Amino acid sequence: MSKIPIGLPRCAIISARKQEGSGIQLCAALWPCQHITCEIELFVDKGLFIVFEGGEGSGKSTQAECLLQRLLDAGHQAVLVREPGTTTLGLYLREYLKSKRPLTLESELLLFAAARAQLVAEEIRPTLERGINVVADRYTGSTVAYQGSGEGSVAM
Ligand SMILES: Nc1ncnc2c1ncn2[C@@H]1O[C@H](COP(=O)(O)OP(=O)(O)O)[C@@H](O)[C@H]1O
Ligand SMILES: Cc1cn([C@H]2C[C@H](O)[C@@H](COP(=O)(O)OP(=O)(O)O)O2)c(=O)[nH]c1=O
Repeated sequence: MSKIPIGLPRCAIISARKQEGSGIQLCAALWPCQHITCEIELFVDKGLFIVFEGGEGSGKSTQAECLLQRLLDAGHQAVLVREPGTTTLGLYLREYLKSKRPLTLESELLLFAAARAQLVAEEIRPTLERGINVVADRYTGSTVAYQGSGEGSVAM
C-alpha cells in the first residue's frame, strides 16, 4: 500500500478490496475534510482513478484541484474530470439539468448516466489506458446519493 503514488500525507486508507480483473480498490478518508470521501482505484500498468464525493460545497473541487496539482508537481501525468461536465455532451446536459425544467426522476437518472457514459468513453477509459491518472469531481457515488436515496428515489 505504501507504494501507491498519490502523495496525500493526510490520507487514511480505511479499506481495500480486490476488483474484478486486475484492479484493487481502496477507499480513503481525508482528514480534516470529514465531509468528503476519496476513492482510489489502482490498476496494474494503468493510471489511478481517484474520485472525490461529497455534498455541495463540501470542498470536492478544491481538493480535487489540489490533488491534481500535487500529482503534476510530483511528475505524474494526471487530468481532472467533472460530473456532469468535461465532454461536450456532459456540459450540455449539465446546463439542462441545472435549468430546473420539469424532469421525471427516471429521466434525470438517465441524463446523468448518459453524461457519465460519454465521459467514460471519451475521457476516463482512454486516459487510464494510456497510464495517465484521472482525478474525478463526482462519479457513481453521487448518483447513488442523489437519485438512489430518499423519497421517490429511482430504483437502481
Ligand atoms: N479544506 C478546506 N477548508 C476550508 N475551506 C475550504 C476547504 N476546501 C474548500 N473550501 C472552501 O469551501 C467552498 C466550497 O468548496 P468547493 O471546492 O467549491 O466545494 P464543492 O466542489 O464540494 O462544491 C469554497 O469557498 C472553498 O474555498
Ligand atoms: C454526478 C451527479 C451529480 N448530481 C448533482 C449533484 C449536484 O447537485 C449537481 C452537480 O452540481 P455541482 O455544481 O457540480 O455540485 P457541487 O456544488 O458539489 O460542485 O448534480 C446528481 O444529482 N447525480 C449525479 O449522478
